[in-house]
Amino acid sequence: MYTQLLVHDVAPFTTRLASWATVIFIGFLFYRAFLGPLSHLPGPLLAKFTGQWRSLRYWRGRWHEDILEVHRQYGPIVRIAPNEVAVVDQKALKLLYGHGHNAAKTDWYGSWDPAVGPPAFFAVRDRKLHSTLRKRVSGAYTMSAILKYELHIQDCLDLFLRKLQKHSAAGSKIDMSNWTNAFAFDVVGELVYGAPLGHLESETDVSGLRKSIFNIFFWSANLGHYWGQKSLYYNKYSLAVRKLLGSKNSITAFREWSISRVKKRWDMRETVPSPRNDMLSHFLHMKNPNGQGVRFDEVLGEAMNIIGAGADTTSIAMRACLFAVCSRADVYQKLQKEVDDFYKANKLSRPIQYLETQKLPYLCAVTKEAMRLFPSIVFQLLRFAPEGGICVDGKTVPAGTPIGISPVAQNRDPLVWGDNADDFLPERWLEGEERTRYLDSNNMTFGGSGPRMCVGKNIALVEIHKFLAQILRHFDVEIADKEKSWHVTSYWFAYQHDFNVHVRVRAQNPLLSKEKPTEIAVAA
Ligand code: HEM
Repeated sequence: MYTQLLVHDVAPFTTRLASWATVIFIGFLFYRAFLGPLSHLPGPLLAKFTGQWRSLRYWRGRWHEDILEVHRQYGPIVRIAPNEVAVVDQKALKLLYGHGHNAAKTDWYGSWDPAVGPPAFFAVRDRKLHSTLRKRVSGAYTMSAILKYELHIQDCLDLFLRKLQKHSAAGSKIDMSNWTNAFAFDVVGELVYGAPLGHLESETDVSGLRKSIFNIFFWSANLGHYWGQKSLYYNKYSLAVRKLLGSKNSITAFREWSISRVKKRWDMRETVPSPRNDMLSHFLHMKNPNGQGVRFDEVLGEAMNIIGAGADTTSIAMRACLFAVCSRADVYQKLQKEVDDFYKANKLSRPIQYLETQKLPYLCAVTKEAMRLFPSIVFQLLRFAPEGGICVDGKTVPAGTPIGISPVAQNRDPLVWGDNADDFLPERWLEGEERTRYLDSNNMTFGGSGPRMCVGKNIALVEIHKFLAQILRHFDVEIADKEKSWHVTSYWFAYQHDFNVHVRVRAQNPLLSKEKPTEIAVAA
């Protein structure tokens, strides 16, 4: 009798509670979608209710197309989640990513915090801490520093070109996705671990490093908007299960591998003068603001940052350049002639150096234009709207709202680039200094021009210019299948897979002098 009474009383109560909760929840959704502070912004209906509209597209890996379509359909300001806005706008670009401004990165970047060890400055949200961390490494990234490492980059490029020659002799298709990636990983290995990683020499993905990093990016990019973020796949339970299965988590594998590389140089840093001039030697001797030297895990962190941030990005850009050039016979011929003429006029029997490539205006225009169309990073670079909010297309986004610009969308804004924004036109960069300055200031490839812009831009530029000039100098390259030249998946980076080409050694250019570039004085 007593139990009956209890069930009788409790059941309606729980039902009432559930009904109220449902009503409140629906009311909340309705308010957020149609009455809240972002309700005046255009965007897909589902995105007003749930972030899954955007997240499901992230998982699908076609954001490089999705974000362009979203802006085409809804205009320069779009609500892509209940509390997130994507924009394309010159003024917003300066406010969010420009000099003199420093809008804070949002919590989405928490997904990139290292699972163990000190913070990585790419992901740090606190602006003061970011500035401290960035200052202590910035000396390693200046152009004058990079030019001192140029000979190591050339070593890798020589090997890359020799490998191409070997495979071209077999007449088979060459997958440039694989080869440019191997080259870029070997370069960062040279710069931060003191030796190439062996991807080119062995013609393999050594220790599965590239696959591990791809997996890390897949998970971190997708989970950034979920509660728990990286801990959803990197936690003690998943690690235990993996251990049982005898497999390693990608992050663990990458970290252990990095420790084994950095340790040797760390152990001898006090006793032996640095065996070579590279980025690792800078990191080993950098100081914290209190003047004290850094710990081992801080050096390790900087090295790991570069492998994560600097290899895939640069190989994507190299493929973008080669693809764009090979897609247009007229551009190809003009560029190859410019390179050949330079070699001839300067009687070069050694590889062209970076500063020399800067004397080739067409080469510089081609690389900028290819990276504009196919920037390596295509997700929004998310920031909190600064004080006073941001106004785009007459619509205001309140301060504190997560808002971002996708480099690929900004780089194709017709208001800046004209009606032919989607076309590959290197000539647009050669219309005069003022116009070029204007285009540069609206180019988002490297993340704007402010305190969070790409710190590794100089390294990337050196690699990309040398790569393109030298490959065209020594080879004729042709896309193997023009109908299906590559396919792209985007998980923060827009990574091109299966970029197959045919390569023939050019008869008039016997391959590759053994002569290395010497250290070069930096031109003013
Ligand atoms: C073509 C090649 C590259 C492209 C297109 C590129 C693009 C970018 C972009 C767009 C950002 C801003 C990200 C954001 O705001 O969230 C960024 C930041 C960064 N990049 Fe690059 N990057 C390239 C190469 C490199 C290289 C070679 C390195 C290192 C060797 C590097 C290291 C970094 C780091 C550490 C940051 C964070 C900077 C900070 O927060 O202060 N990148 N990069």
